Amino acid sequence: MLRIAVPNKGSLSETAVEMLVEAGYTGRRDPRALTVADPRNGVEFFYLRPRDIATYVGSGALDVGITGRDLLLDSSSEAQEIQTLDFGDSTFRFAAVPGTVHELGDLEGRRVATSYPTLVGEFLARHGITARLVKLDGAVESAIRLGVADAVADVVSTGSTLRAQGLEIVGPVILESTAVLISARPEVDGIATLQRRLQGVLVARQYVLMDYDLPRALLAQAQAVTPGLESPTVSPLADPDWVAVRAMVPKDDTNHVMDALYDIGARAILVSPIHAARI
Ligand SMILES: Nc1ncnc2c1ncn2[C@@H]1O[C@H](COP(=O)(O)OP(=O)(O)OP(=O)(O)O)[C@@H](O)[C@H]1O
Ligand SMILES: O=P(O)(O)OC[C@H]1O[C@H](OP(=O)(O)OP(=O)(O)O)[C@H](O)[C@@H]1O
Ligand SMILES: [Mg+2]
Repeated sequence: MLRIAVPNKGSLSETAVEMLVEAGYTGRRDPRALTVADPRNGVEFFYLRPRDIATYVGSGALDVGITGRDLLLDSSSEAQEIQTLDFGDSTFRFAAVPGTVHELGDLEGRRVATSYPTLVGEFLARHGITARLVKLDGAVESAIRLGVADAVADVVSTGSTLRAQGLEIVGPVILESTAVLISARPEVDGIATLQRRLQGVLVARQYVLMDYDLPRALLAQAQAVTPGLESPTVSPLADPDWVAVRAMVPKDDTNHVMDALYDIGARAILVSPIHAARI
């Protein structure tokens, strides 16, 4: 049985579970369940606090897990990132009251509040800055107003939490984070299948199938617009001068590609979603 760690709450939880369900695994019916067995797929899920996942996976107690890159790096765990999962994107930044901290060097000797002391401590040490880290569990943006810190270091997504507290970002990017699959033993049986299934979900989300009819003579031009993954499928039509073409196209490019194909001479351009994929 492959043992998989999944965030039980927080920003990554809902999308992580959605992806696993799309990948054919059993989700959590009871939102308070801590474990879910999925014998048909030969796996067992452990719903854990996102911050604890790297610890369990790094120790080998669990084979593989979904967590944030920032949490992995803050944990000093033995686990490695084995796949990015294309959700939960954020940046990790310093912030302060405008006019009080202008650059990284201004943090020398100051108090920096964070829930990620290892990540921030290592970053400051790499840059030769000695600051006093104030470890808080969350809501760190309040720490300056409440007088326990001169600056904060935290996850920034839209920036609205910082703005609401009258803070501004200062200094360089500490880390670009995203949701990742982690393991200390990526060769364990079943992890490759899990990765292929999750990759399939990402492809199904990121691509559409495009079909169109085209005068055969224009094939080279159209193929340059829709190269597909390997190459497009080209099928004969009853009219020998025309062909039918099918290719996967990045979802975000759909309308630009349709316009370009139409201009080249393609007609009956149809777009369909991909429900599942194994690339
Ligand atoms: N607003 C956000 N947008 C995107 N990702 C985020 C956001 N807040 C946190 N994350 C990411 O989610 C992961 C877990 O953090 P999260 O804040 O969800 O956990 P937590 O703080 O333990 O839980 P909670 O905030 O519910 O107590 C981290 O990798 C973090 O980068
Ligand atoms: O840039 P924004 O879109 O405003 O998002 C960033 C905020 O989201 C997270 O907080 P969370 O809701 O996890 O609360 P927490 O601080 O208690 O962990 C993070 O710690 C920031 O405070
Ligand atoms: Mg949080």
